[in-house]
Amino acid sequence: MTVLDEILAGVRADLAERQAQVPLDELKARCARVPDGKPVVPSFRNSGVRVIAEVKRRSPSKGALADIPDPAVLAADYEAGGAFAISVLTEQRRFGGTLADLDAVRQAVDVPVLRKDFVVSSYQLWEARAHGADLVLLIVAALEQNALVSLIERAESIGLTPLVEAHEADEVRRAVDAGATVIGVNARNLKTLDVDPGAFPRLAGLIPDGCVKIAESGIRSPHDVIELAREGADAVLVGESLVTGKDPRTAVADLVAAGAHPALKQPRS
Ligand SMILES: O=C(O)c1ccccc1NCC(=O)[C@H](O)[C@H](O)COP(=O)(O)O
Repeated sequence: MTVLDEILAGVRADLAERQAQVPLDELKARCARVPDGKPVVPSFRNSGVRVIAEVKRRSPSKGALADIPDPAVLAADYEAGGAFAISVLTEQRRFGGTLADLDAVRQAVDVPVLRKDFVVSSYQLWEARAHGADLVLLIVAALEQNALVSLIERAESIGLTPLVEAHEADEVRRAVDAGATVIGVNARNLKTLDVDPGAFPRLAGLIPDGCVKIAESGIRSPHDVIELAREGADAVLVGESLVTGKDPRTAVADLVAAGAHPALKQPRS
């Protein structure tokens, strides 16, 4: 079993419990009562590299990172620092996140919110929308191709923007073939937890120019953002270095400032 397999086994068990507690029809009814998901793709294409700041308590690779007693406070700090979007890890067993975190963050910020989890069923897409998410993560390595295609379509049909994550060249090709328009390259191999800073530079060229390109994981400094911008990143997704630092608002602001230099990225059509 890889780390990803272990995570997915726990996710499926927890999902079965939630499905027994909250019928899909009830989730759909809740979705009808939340504001529509914010369209994010045009903003990603504007000049500058966007920063997606993550609420992350712990991780399989590093264990405990930060208590985060009130994710709303952290998310508001991120927003004040200029974050383009907030990523909320909702997986409980390995990351210490919950759907209540997503609710709290949604209430606290006006910027787009990403549900970061291990989606294996359309039920989780309805959950994401019902709890106010604008974007949802879909991990290529966790999904058969048919499931990936249908989850992308279902996400878009209910007003969620799918961020489709790849780590290897073949996964990028699968994401493109599946119709993804927002593609993340995760530097972290979810099967071994190794972080490869060369992943985005190596794979970005396989992502068509019409797609939004996001670099994920292992990003620590303004220098990293500048390097990734030069490699074509439209956005960076940052967790650990923000939650373990002293001042998340300033840390986000420093990354945003680095990504905002006009020489780095011009608007794309
Ligand atoms: O972070 C982990 O250890 C991890 C392990 C297995 C699956 C996923 C994992 N992380 C999810 C993420 O993709 C990151 O939280 C996100 O990209 C931010 O990364 P970082 O800035 O390195 O915290």
